[in-house]
Amino acid sequence: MPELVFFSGTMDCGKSTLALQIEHNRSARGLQGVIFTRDDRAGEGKLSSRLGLVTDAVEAMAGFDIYAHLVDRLSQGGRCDYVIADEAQFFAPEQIDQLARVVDDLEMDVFAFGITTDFRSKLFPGSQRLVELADRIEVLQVEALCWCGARATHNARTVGGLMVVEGAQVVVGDVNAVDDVGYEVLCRRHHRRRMTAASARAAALSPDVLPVDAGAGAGVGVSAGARAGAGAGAVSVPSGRS
Ligand SMILES: Nc1ncnc2c1ncn2[C@@H]1O[C@H](COP(=O)(O)OP(=O)(O)O)[C@@H](O)[C@H]1O
Ligand SMILES: Cc1cn([C@H]2C[C@H](O)[C@@H](COP(=O)(O)O)O2)c(=O)[nH]c1=O
Repeated sequence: MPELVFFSGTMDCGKSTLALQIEHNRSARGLQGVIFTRDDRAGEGKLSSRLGLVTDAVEAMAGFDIYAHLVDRLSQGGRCDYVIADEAQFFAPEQIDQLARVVDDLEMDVFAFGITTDFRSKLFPGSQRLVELADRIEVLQVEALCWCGARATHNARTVGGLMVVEGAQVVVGDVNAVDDVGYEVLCRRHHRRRMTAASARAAALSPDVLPVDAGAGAGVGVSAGARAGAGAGAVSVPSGRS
């Protein structure tokens, strides 16, 4: 039975890489897919991975009908055995409904990839519709990590290096960005406390903070000291938030 599968995870956890691998493995066996994307960092009509691979894709811009596009293609003698949809969080809910119709009426597997929640921990409309409609939701196996070493489950946005919780839902960007707007993946605890790697480092260096042990004071990486800091108070937590 064909399926609508939603591969979800934080930014930078390997979703686009997996999309490219699925495409590679299927086309190596003579199957032909159509790749859709929207607002990839590499530009219009591209699916790109941080591992350096990039391929052409069909840009599913606002108002673009994915189902009609595929029916047109098939009726003109074209072929399509499966569909890949990357950056699916940016797709309109109607486009996700179209993907479900592709599975049910055209009997093709659809593999959708996207982040579930935005920088405020709110669902993207496209991801919400995927959660509602997908036959399966797969969480990516390669864990992105928070600065404290815990699994990163949330996406933070920074503006000028500071974490923000207000602003437009969609701002195309990258982790480790040199631009004004950047992103960082965090565990829930540190997302709630608005504590990025930089702010944790600053707090650890503050004279107000008593280090747990000699090695923990400046460590904000994945060291045991930093882990202790995440729970035991070697880094200060702004009052009013816990
Ligand atoms: N230089 C590198 N060496 C090895 N792996 C890398 C390197 N750069 C990025 N990666 C891997 O690529 C992942 C990001 O892949 P990508 O498909 O672009 O993520 P996503 O689409 O989920 O944002 C990282 O989590 C990491 O596992
Ligand atoms: C959290 C968040 C992210 N975005 C943007 C930033 C990137 O362009 C993409 C995610 O791409 P990735 O391949 O998964 O890294 O989404 C956004 O617009 N709004 C947000 O809140």
